[in-house]
Amino acid sequence: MNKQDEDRLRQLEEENRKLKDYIRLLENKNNTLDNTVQPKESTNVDPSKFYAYQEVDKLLTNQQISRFSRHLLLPEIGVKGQAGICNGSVLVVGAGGLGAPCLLYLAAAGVGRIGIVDFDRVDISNLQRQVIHTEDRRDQPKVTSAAISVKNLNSSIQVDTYDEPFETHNGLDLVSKYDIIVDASDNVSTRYMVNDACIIAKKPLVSASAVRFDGQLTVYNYGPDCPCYRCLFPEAPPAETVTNCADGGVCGVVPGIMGCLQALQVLELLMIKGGGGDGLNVLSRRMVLFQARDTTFRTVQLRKRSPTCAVCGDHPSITQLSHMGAPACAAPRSFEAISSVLNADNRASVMQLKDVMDSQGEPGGKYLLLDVREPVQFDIASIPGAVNVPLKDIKSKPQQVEELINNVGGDPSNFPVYVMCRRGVASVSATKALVTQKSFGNVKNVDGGIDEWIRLVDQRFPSY
Ligand SMILES: Nc1ncnc2c1ncn2[C@@H]1O[C@H](COP(=O)(O)OP(=O)(O)OP(=O)(O)O)[C@@H](O)[C@H]1O
Ligand SMILES: [Zn+2]
Repeated sequence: MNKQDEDRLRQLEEENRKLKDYIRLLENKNNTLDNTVQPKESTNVDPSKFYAYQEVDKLLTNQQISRFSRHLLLPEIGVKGQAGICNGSVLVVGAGGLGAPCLLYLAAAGVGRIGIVDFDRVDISNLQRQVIHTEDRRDQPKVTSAAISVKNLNSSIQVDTYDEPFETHNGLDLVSKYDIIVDASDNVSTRYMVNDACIIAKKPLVSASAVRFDGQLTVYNYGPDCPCYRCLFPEAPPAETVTNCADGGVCGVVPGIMGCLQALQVLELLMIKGGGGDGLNVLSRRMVLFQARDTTFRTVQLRKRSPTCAVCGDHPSITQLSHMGAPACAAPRSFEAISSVLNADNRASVMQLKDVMDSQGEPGGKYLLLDVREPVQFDIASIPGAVNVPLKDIKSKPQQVEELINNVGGDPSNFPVYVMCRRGVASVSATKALVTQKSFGNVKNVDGGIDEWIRLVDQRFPSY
């Protein structure tokens, strides 16, 4: 260590010691909240030192000093950094897997005003990772549930709730009310809207995503040459290539980790804004990739802002918010609409399937029930007697189905084959693939799949 570093270290140690003395002094005042109260004579600290810290008092109240003392002890944060946090405001879009941990840490750290926007209700399947919600708040608005948890943790902060989607009509207004924006949503359309709103309103955006065992994190719109989401992805990806948690699954801890990292970036930004944050480097123009399978973090450098970007480029064409892809809260396409591409002969309702099962017994010898979900889903629960042949195998090896029929002595040209999946989407593709094969003469899609089966036939079948 060189002389300069040694001096700096000594200086920091001395500052820390003084600060500890001062915090102890305040704690000895029986947590009195009145800044005007003078220190007790009996403390072992020279009262003149107290007056030397009047400047500290201006930035933080005694209560804040006691509460955030473990932050104040860090030279990188210090009084100015913590004051930046306490005076800061943050909007979190989405109170789900990412938003839950992020909100809790922002509240714990004392962010002065937190806005939460989400249109969804708490579902039992959320509790595996959305740790801000609880069993007794099932079906409550997520924003209400999140606000209760945040307030329980830190009653002194202001929480604004917006039980509505972040949309083209309200996005800019929402963003303009806060210093920093967190994208904790889960869909492409919202990502573009939040990105564009942040560019237009000139706000830093802390963005993350998590699906399966993978997480990503970066900060947009902060620092020189920083690209925006649109610079990196000028075009929305095709809908069928995007996996969400409801279909692809997610290991609950992964959004937990990524949401915590989002909170960390927000705090760094607020500390710096407050004049603290010495030596902290915000994650702009870099992206962290987390891989939970082998617990690795990788940081990649991002390309520079694109001068031709439609929103942050030199000649932006986007000056207001619009949708890229389906709006987040739009009703998904109904299974009726999806299965209507099939001929009536190639369709059956779940009630028709039930009648067949009631009259002919379990699938097997007289008819086939093909379940085309992925094996991992088939293992969760399946209808007795159903055979699992995933959609991709039906497409690549349709003769597999022929073999199944031959094995029970049936003739594929008239043997009844019912095709089923989770929601009646993949099964339509599978039915189409089979009917185009001349060998199959009696194939029917079960409209609406297992979701409809649960709704109309068997509510004991587990929904997931
Ligand atoms: N445009 C939007 N405005 C407000 N909230 C949004 C918007 N888009 C998504 N969200 C919210 O972001 C959160 C994302 O959370 P998460 O990825 O954990 O998914 P989920 O929808 O809760 O669960 P699952 O995908 O398992 O059904 C959800 O609560 C969702 O309602
Ligand atoms: Zn851009």
